[in-house]
Amino acid sequence: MYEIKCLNKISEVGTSRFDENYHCSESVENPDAVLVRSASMHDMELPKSLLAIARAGAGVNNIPLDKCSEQGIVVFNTPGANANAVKELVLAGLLLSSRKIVPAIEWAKTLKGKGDEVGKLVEKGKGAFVGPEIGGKTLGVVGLGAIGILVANAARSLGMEVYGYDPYLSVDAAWGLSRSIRHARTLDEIYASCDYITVHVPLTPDTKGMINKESIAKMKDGVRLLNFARGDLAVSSDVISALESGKAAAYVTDFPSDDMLGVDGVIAIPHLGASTPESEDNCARMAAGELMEYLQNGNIKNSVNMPAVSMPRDCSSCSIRICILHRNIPNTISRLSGALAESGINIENMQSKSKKDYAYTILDVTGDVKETTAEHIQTFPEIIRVRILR
Ligand SMILES: NC(=O)c1ccc[n+]([C@@H]2O[C@H](COP(=O)([O-])OP(=O)(O)OC[C@H]3O[C@@H](n4cnc5c(N)ncnc54)[C@H](O)[C@@H]3O)[C@@H](O)[C@H]2O)c1
Ligand SMILES: O=C(O)CC[C@@H](O)C(=O)O
Repeated sequence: MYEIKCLNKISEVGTSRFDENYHCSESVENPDAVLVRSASMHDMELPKSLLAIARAGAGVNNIPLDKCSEQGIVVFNTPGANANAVKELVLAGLLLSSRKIVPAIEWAKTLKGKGDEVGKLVEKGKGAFVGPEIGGKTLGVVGLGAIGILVANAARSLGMEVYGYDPYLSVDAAWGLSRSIRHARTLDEIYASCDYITVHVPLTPDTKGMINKESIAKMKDGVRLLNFARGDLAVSSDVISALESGKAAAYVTDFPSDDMLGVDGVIAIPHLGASTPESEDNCARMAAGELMEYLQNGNIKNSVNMPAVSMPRDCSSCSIRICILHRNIPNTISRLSGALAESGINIENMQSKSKKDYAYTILDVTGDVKETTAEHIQTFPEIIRVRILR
């Protein structure tokens, strides 16, 4: 029985994929795997039993990736599964940042009780809420991954002039991008050209605080900023100063912080980007599938810390699979095959791939594989974790 611990509420569309071989609950003590959304795992004790973590979502900054890699815990995410939900909210954000919709709605509520006067008061007061159209304006999209591409293409169809910036753009992503999106080669080009700037990059040491005093100074006066990626991409005191001085006209964020709340020009949304039934279902379905495939077959797809390695389990003569997470250093495969040969075990099929400092090898074998074989391999310093699947 595989034990799955859920750290957040996960859509049943995902958890119902677990069959009778799985037990999934919040209270599991020694989990084989964890399913998580945004709960922070940084201060959590990671039990020895833990083989994998699946993040039902895109961002993995709530998971201690280095610690997981060192302990042989494979971390998955669900690329693209919530991208449409975020795109739709970003489009709403563009309009919210332009048309003063939030303060206007708040003001309209104050007219309650004015009876027949309401119509006249509306016409008299609405002049305070004039805001520009987005059609014909320039939008800079920073990060052209699953979300950035959808935002760029949709904004283009709404009549915006769109600049995209992503120095690590994947070939697949490039195929999905409308040809009418302008390629910005530097962030400075985005800052200098764009009336609206939206960020869709992961939070990493490189991107942390990228919206700051210096970058804002390079932006157009009255720039409208949208952050549906992570709060720490922006230095909030610098954003607040920019709003106060009029340098920035609006900051729409899906990640409110205490100092931002109530500041004029801040439109704070309570992390609703992925909060649609469709996206919650998509993420949960994909995350559960990734865990099952890894736990049962050792196959890795969509991991953020380990290489993608998959082999079908169609070898009729070799029902035993040995899965080895190891360091990416010379001679490891040769040591592994030597140790197996010494025990009379033959490798029928194998796949091995590396990702930065780590590598993963799957071996379908014939012979008498004893637990002591795994224990012996596990003593090699370059080996992180060995599993035998029968
Ligand atoms: N608000 C929400 O609910 C919500 C939902 C999903 C994702 N997110 C956030 O949005 C981020 C993006 O999500 P995604 O699904 O598009 O991820 P993704 O991995 O598909 O795309 C990220 C893109 O950013 C690019 N990138 C990385 N560093 C960059 C840099 N320094 N400059 C420019 N581009 C850079 C990458 O090349 C990649 O194309 C996530 O990491 C997450 O933090 C938020
Ligand atoms: O789970 C959520 O609601 C948000 C997920 C989102 O922040 C992500 O990075 O995918």
